[in-house]
Amino acid sequence: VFSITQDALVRQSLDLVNNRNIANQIQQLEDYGSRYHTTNSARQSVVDLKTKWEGLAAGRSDVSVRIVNHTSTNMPSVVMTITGTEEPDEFVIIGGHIDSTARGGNSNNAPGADDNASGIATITEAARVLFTMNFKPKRTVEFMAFAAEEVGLRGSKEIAEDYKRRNVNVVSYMQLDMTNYKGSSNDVYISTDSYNDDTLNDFLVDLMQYYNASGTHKITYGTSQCNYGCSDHYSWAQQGYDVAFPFEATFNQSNPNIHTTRDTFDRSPTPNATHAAKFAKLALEYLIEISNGVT
Ligand SMILES: N[C@H](Cc1ccc(I)cc1)C(=O)NO
Ligand SMILES: [Zn+2]
Ligand SMILES: [Zn+2]
Repeated sequence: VFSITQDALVRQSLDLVNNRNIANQIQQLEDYGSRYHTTNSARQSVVDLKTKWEGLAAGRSDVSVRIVNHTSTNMPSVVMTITGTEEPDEFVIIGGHIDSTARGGNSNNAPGADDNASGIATITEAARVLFTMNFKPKRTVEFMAFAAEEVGLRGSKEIAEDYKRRNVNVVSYMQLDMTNYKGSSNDVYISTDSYNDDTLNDFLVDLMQYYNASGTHKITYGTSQCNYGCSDHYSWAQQGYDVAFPFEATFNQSNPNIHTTRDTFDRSPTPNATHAAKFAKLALEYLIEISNGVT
């Protein structure tokens, strides 16, 4: 069962989150013009993210970054692994999709700022903070940026199936897909669809009550349901792993611009990615507590 044991490290990490980094990366990803899975710019965005993640991990011999090629799409995914010091065969994973789409098959104008540059920028900032702290997890931690989510969760489906086939012990999986559009009264909405794990969801609530009840790092929360396999965490749930999906708003108040040419950073009501920064903090609490709270 999950417990809160890493106060000092978590509180240090929360102070290091910088929303400006997230904002800059959302804009960078939007600037590819399209990350639709059939485009060269989508492939380029994945290769560039690998380079960026390698730069963050510079000097860390316990870190590796790999491109994962797929059969169901020409777009690759990218995975960064921080090998655990004590339980390296136990994996704590966080991910999101890096592809974008725009209705009407406008595959050359799919900015995808909120869906899902925001999620990729959020997990990248969490990684940057961990490396700044020289954090060395007891369990293995992985960051994943998936291809082709918008056309049927294809990248995450292939990777989750491979992990199951290899009997990888995934302790938990967290999805970040759309983190920067504050459409509802609370900040974070925990998805309570049946395929999400209640114990993991309860732990996320415990984390926010313990670390984010008030002050600079305050995060308010609610629950929401998408009522279908609405993002990559579903691929992991289908393999029997425990998953959670903290989301930007309630289903009917989420970003109305997604899947259109209007999904741009300048249309976000939260300038400077202050909404996404809250998800980076929750991500750090999740990663540090579960990867280091080994009993
Ligand atoms: N369907 C998802 C967006 C999405 C996810 C969850 C909820 I609640 C509402 C909307 C998507 O487009 N992912 O790329
Ligand atoms: Zn989408
Ligand atoms: Zn998405």
